[in-house]
Amino acid sequence: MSARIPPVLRPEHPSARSLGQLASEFGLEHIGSLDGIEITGVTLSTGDLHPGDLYVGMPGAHRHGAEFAAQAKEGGAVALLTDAKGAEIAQESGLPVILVDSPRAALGDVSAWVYRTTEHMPLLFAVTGTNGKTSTSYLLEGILKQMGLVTGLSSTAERHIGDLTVVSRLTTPEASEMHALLARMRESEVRAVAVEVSAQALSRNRVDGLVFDVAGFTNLSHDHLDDYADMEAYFQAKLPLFQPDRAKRAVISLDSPYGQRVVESARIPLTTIAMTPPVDGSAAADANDVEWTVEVLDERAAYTEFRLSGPEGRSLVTRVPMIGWHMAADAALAIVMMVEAGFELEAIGQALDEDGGIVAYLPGRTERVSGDRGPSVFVDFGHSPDAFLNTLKAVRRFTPGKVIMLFGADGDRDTTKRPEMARVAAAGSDILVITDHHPRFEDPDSIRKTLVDSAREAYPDHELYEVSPPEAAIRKAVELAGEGDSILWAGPGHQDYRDIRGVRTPYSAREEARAALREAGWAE
Ligand SMILES: CC(=O)N[C@H]1[C@@H](OP(=O)(O)OP(=O)(O)OC[C@H]2O[C@@H](n3ccc(=O)[nH]c3=O)[C@H](O)[C@@H]2O)O[C@H](CO)[C@@H](O)[C@@H]1O[C@H](C)C(=O)N[C@@H](C)C(=O)N[C@H](CCC(=O)O)C(=O)O
Ligand SMILES: Nc1ncnc2c1ncn2[C@@H]1O[C@H](COP(=O)(O)OP(=O)(O)OP(=O)(O)O)[C@@H](O)[C@H]1O
Repeated sequence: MSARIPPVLRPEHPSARSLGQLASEFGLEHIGSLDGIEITGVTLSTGDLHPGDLYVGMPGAHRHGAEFAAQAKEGGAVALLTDAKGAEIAQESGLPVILVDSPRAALGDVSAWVYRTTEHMPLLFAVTGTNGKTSTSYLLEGILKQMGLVTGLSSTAERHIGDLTVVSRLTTPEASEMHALLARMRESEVRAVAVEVSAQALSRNRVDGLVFDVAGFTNLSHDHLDDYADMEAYFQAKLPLFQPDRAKRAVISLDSPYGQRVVESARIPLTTIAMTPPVDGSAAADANDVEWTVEVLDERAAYTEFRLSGPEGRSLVTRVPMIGWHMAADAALAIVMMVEAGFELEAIGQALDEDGGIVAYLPGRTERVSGDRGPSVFVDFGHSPDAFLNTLKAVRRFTPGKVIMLFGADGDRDTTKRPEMARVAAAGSDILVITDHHPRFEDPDSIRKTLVDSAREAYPDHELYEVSPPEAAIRKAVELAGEGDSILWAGPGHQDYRDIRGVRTPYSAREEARAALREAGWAE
């Protein structure tokens, strides 16, 4: 059995637009007559095709999309937009062709035109950075709701339109999907949208055709070096979000050393935010003026209380229902992004006070899945050394006993971060249980070996178990744990499948952890 691929959300009442008008407005060449052809949608995948669509055939890592033009026609596509090579490949399909140099580069503006997403749009917030995009986006959504707005969300975990939720495929959807989603949100009278923007999305034109009202930067640390040659290339990929064609204003966190460089390269009005006292090695430690500061006042198992202080003596004290300073940082970033969008800090403070703090549920983000008895078990989506460092610290604060860290590493993704993940995991835990995550097409034994060897090399005496598969590993971790201990299971977070040789095998770490606790007699 394989897990279901989630659907793409589209407007329910799309308006038809003339293909000839599209070609003339964009000044595009075409092959075959466009007379009388009307389009109601756009897609780059036959899997998501609707009758009346413009099918975009783009060169991919494996195939040229134009190879699927005949299939697209069968499914009801009325025309093909592609490059010269694609036009040649699709000659036999019988579809009229619109020619562009780069289908990927054209997709955003074409989708915006088809779905009219340049008109009457909700407030658009973008969040980027290595860690904290999902958390900040959910927190933004939560606070906007507390302010009484109908909201939308596009995140790694889920897409939300008001109360409607669908599971996500990519962190940031392809541009055609993004514009369809926003058009659907507009139909549902959504007033503000929080969008997670990955580096890959910026490199692959997925947010083209959009200008965000406010863009937020969380931090940058080691990740994604399978996609980018080095940290500098990864960093550079984030910068286009902070230029006038992508965002009107920005809020930049100086909690990582890269924050200051984002400030220096941004060409839009911006403000800065940082923890006080500054995080070790952060840009804030050297900065002369940080406009907004965040101070943790109280840390409890159920919440983190913080003070946000800004220019002109403005300040607010509130709680975020998550553990760790980094959650206060994400929540404060969300609040300042709202202030930059025109909300009054005082009004935000009042709305939050009425509810006793921020109300938000973050699926699989240091999510406590255990009950009142037995060890605390947290399932987290962290898969980078920096995320491990911060979540382990947060879990340690509430753990009188041992901290047991259970994790694996992604196959076919940045292999260079694995040794550091293992070292950080060993440094912050009392016991390590190393297991599998998404092996994809890699050998899971060899992924585990790198993790085990790296942890052993750095900490030869650390208590360490290698257990595969993860279903057995969580049971081992529970067996090792007692009352007062904590288990942090990092990696799977909210996900409901494992990718094993390209097949999405249904699996939920949260459910497995609950089952393991039940079997051990710690839960009903
Ligand atoms: C490496 C990468 O970015 N791949 C993306 C790419 O796939 P591809 O180039 O392999 O596509 P392909 O198989 O060669 O096919 C070429 C074209 O033919 C189309 N096609 C193909 C087969 C078919 O039957 N019908 C059909 O229409 C495909 O939709 C595609 O447009 O084009 C696909 C269609 O849009 C994307 O879904 C796919 O993202 C994959 C799933 C992916 O995992 N991307 C990762 C790297 C990613 O973007 N991650 C970021 C970061 C997450 C984070 O922060 O951790 C994200 O934003 O999610
Ligand atoms: N501001 C922060 N600084 C450092 N770590 C953080 C911060 N916010 C969240 N984290 C940790 O980073 C991990 C990922 O969190 P989250 O899912 O919010 O980030 P993300 O940027 O969406 O990640 P991804 O790109 O993988 O989707 C979790 O372990 C979380 O606890």
